[in-house]
Amino acid sequence: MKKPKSHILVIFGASGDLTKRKLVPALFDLFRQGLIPENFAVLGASRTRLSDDEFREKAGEFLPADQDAENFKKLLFYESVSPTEQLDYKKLKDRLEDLEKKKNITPNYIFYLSTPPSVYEIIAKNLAEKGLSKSEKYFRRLIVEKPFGTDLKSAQQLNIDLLSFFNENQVYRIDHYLGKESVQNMLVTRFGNGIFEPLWNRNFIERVEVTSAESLGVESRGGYYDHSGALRDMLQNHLLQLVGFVAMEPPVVIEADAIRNEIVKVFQSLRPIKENQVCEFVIRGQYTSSTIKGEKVKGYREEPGVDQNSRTETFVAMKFFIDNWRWGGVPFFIRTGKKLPARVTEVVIHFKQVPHHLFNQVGIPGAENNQLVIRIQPDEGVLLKFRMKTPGAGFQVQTVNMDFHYSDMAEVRLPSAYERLLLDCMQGDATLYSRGDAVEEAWKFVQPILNAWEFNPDIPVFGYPAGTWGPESSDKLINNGQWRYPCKNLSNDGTYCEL
Ligand SMILES: NC(=O)C1=CN([C@@H]2O[C@H](COP(=O)(O)OP(=O)(O)OC[C@H]3O[C@@H](n4cnc5c(N)ncnc54)[C@H](OP(=O)(O)O)[C@@H]3O)[C@@H](O)[C@H]2O)C=CC1
Ligand SMILES: O=C1O[C@H](COP(=O)(O)O)[C@@H](O)[C@H](O)[C@H]1O
Repeated sequence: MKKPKSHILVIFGASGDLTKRKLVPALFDLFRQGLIPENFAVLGASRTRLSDDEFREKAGEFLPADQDAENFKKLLFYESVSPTEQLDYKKLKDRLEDLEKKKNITPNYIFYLSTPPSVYEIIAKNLAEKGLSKSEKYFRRLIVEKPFGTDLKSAQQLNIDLLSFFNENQVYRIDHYLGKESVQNMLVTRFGNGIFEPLWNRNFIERVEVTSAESLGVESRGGYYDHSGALRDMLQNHLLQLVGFVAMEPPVVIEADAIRNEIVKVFQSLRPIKENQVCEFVIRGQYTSSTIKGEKVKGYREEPGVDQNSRTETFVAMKFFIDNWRWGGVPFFIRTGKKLPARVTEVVIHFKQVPHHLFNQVGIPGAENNQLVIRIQPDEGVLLKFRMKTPGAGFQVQTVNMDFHYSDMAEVRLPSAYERLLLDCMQGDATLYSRGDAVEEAWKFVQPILNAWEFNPDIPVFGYPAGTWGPESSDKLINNGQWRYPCKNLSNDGTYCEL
C-alpha cells in the first residue's frame, strides 16, 4: 500500500479521552505497519498547558512499553491552544511552520476536531481567518467527530457553519462503524458475489434485522449520555449507516461519491414515521437495577451524571419500511441498547419461506426460514443458516450453519476502525466518511420520533432489568417472528458465541 503524502495532523482537544484511547493507538498501529509518511508530525492542540514530553506521556498511556512506541512518540508535539482564542491561532501557525522546517514536512494539514461540538464552528472559523483552511497547492482536511448535531436543525446549522470555511470535499465526518472491516465486507459480500444479489430484494427477503447490543452501561459518560440517549447516540448514525450499506443499490464504482450517492437515496426512501405513529413503530427502554451472575448491577438512574428521574432511553427498537422498488413492503427492524446480555452487532437477512412445504418440519425450532447473518462484531464473519436432511430414515429436516470467521484467515489482523479511517483521510479517500446531506436525511427520519418523545409524556419508557434483551414490548414489533437472540451460549466474559 502507498504511504500517504507528508503532512501534519493537528488534533484539537488532544488532552482528551478520545485522543489517548483511540487516535494515538490507531496512529501507532499505522506507524508500526510503515503506513505513516516519512515526514510527518502530530500536533496536539488544546487548552491544557503541556510540554511535548508531557503530552507524549499522557497521550501514550495506551501504547505498549517498547522501543517502537518510543520511536513513534518522537512524532508527537503539543501546543497549548484555546479554540476560542483568536490570538492562539498565530501560535499554532508559527508552530506548524517551525515543525515543517525542522522536520522537513510538506505543509499539508489535517485538522481533527476531537473537542466538544460546541467549538467546531469557532475552530473552523479561526483556521480560515489565519489562512489555514484553503490552499491551491497543499491539502487541507477537517475531520469532525460525532455528534453531528443533536437534531435536524442543529445538524443543518453545523453543515452551514463548516461549509462557510471548508468545502464539502475537505470535510470528513467520522462514523467509526463505517471503519469496521466487517461493515465494508458487506459491500464485497453483496457486490463481489454472484449468488447473493439476485436474492437481495422484496421477492426473496421477508425481513431485515439489525442489532447493536452493548453489555456495558453508560460508564463515566452519564453526563453526556443523559442528554443524548440511544436514538441520537447510536441509531441516527451507526445503525442507519448499516441500513444504508444493506439496502443500497450497487454503486457504479467503488468511489466515495458513487457509494455516498446510493446511501443518500436509501435515506431519502425511508418511510417517515409520523409523530402519532411513534408508539406503534418505536419502543424505548431504560435499564433498571438487577443482579447479573450474582452481582448487583446499578440501574441507569443511579449512574453518575444521570438525573434520578431521567426518561432518557438506553434502548431503542424500531420497525420501518424503505419505499423503493427493491424493498417495497419489506419490514426492517433495528435495535440498540446498553446493558444487554452481550456485546454483539449483526445484520440478519431473513429469507422467505419455501413456497410449498414438502418436508415435515413440525417441532423443529429455527427451521422456519434461511438466514444470512453478517456479524459486524465480535467474531467478525458471515453465517448462512439453511436446512439439511437429518441422516436416517424419512425426511427429517434440521437447520445447519455455514460459518465464515475472519479469525480463521491465517495471519489476518483486523485494523481498528480509527486506524482505517485515519489512513483513508490521509490518502484523501472519503468513501467511509458520512456526507453532510446523508447526515441531514438521517436526522429528518428520526426528528418526528424525538418530537413525539419530547412533547408527549404519555409515550412510555419501558424499564428492562440490566442484563436482559430490553423491554418485552420490543418483541411485539415483529408480528410473525422474533428477534434473533444471538448468544444463547454466552462465554464467561459475556461475549457472543454462535450456537
Ligand atoms: N471518547 C469517545 O469514546 C468518543 C468521543 N466522541 C467524540 O469525540 C470528541 C472528543 O471526545 P473526548 O475526547 O471524549 O472529549 P472530551 O470531553 O475528553 O474533550 C476533549 C478535549 O476537549 C477540550 N475541551 C473540553 N471542553 C471544551 C470547551 N468547552 N472548549 C474548548 N475545549 C474544550 C478539553 O481539552 P482542554 O481542556 O485541554 O482544552 C478536552 O480534553 C467529542 O466530540 C465526542 O463526542 C465520539 C465517539 C466516541
Ligand atoms: O459512538 C458510540 O459507539 C459506542 C459503541 O461503539 P462500538 O464500536 O464499541 O460498537 C457506544 O458505546 C457509544 O455510546 C457511542 O457514542
